[in-house]
Amino acid sequence: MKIAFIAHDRKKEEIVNFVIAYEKVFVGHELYSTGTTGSRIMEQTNLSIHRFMSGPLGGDQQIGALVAQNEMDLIIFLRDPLMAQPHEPDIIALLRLCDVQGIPVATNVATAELLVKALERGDFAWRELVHKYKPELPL
Ligand SMILES: O=C(CO)COP(=O)(O)O
Repeated sequence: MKIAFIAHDRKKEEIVNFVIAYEKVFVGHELYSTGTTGSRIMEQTNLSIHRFMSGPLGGDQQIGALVAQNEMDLIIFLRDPLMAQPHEPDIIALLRLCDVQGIPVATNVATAELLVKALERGDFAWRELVHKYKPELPL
């Protein structure tokens, strides 16, 4: 599965600890992240992650482009609900596209944990069907 990790600055420690806790689950998947989040996770785990640009410089939009094509299977995006972000429109756009495509997205660690347990159990198998039957140019 293609999984993306994104976290705002005051949530970086939380996402790093979360990924460390579930490293064994994530190791078999294709991992993506925004720039700084990915650096922080790779510093503290043995995971290999494809890093896009930093969020404020367009990283959310780069991940959004894959979401728009229904390529991403799971997004873990620990947002900071108590601090305004300069790139708020990009954040809203990414979450909107997740809803357009029906892609599982966790915006807090409690939901992230439930989704990772589902991933571990094989509950994401339906995503393979999505990829198999995805039209070339969806309307
Ligand atoms: O700003 C972000 C998401 O909106 C995260 O970006 P970084 O991972 O580069 O800090």
